[in-house]
Amino acid sequence: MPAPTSFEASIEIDSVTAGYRQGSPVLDGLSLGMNEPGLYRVAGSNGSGKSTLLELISGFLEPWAGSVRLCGIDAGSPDARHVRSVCRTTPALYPSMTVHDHLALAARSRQVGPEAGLARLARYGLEDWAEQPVSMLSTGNIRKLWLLMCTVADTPVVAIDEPFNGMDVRGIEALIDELGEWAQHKVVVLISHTVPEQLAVRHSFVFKQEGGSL
Ligand SMILES: Nc1ncnc2c1ncn2[C@@H]1O[C@H](COP(=O)(O)OP(=O)(O)OP(=O)(O)O)[C@@H](O)[C@H]1O
Repeated sequence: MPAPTSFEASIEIDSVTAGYRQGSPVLDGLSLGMNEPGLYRVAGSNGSGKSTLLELISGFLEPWAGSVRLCGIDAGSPDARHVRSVCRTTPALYPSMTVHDHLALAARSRQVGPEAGLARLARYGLEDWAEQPVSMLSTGNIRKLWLLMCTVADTPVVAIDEPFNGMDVRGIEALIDELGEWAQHKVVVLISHTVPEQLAVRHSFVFKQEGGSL
C-alpha cells in the first residue's frame, strides 16, 4: 500500500442507493463527485441522509447499488482505511483515561507518531487538560478531543459531521484554520447546517428531504 500522500484526493459516489431497512432507501440513485482538493459542504434538512453519506464514506454502510470510491479505492475495502479520516458526531471515549492517552491510542491505531496530535492540543486550548481523565472534561472539550483523535492521521480524504456544535471561539478558530489548510491538498467533506463565513467552500451539496436526492 503506497503512502497516503501519494494518492490523488477524491470521492466518487456513483448511482448509490443505500439505507438501513430493505425497501426504504435513505439515498436513492445518488451521484456526486469531489474530484479536486477543497472543502465540500453537505447540507440539508434533518433526516435527509447527510450522516448516511458519511457512513458510506466510512465504509460502515455498504451501498445496495452503485459504488463509493475514495481516491479510486472502494470505500468498503480494507485499503480505504489508509486514505480516509471520519469524525462522527458522537464521541467514543474511556472516562477514566486521560486526554494524552486517548491521543496516543488514536495515533497508535492509525500507525502515526503521537507528536502531531499532541501539538494540536494547544491549538484547541486543551493543553492544560492533557493529564486529566476524560470524565473531567466539559462537553465542548470532549468534542475537541474527539476531533483531534479522528483526524490524527494525514489522509487525503477527511469527512466530519457537525464539528462546530458545542465548540468555543478558540476551537472554532482553530478548526477554521485547519480546515483551510487541509482543503489545499485534501478532499474535506463538512456536514454542517452553518458554515463560518471565513471558510472557502468549493461546492455545497444540499440534500432534499425525500430520498437523499440533490
Ligand atoms: N442506524 C440507523 N438505523 C435505522 N435508520 C437510521 C439509522 N441512521 C439513520 N437512520 C434513518 O435514516 C434517515 C436519514 O438519517 P441521517 O442521520 O442520515 O440524516 P441527517 O441528514 O444526517 O439528519 P440530521 O440533520 O438530523 O443529522 C432518517 O430517516 C433516520 O431515521
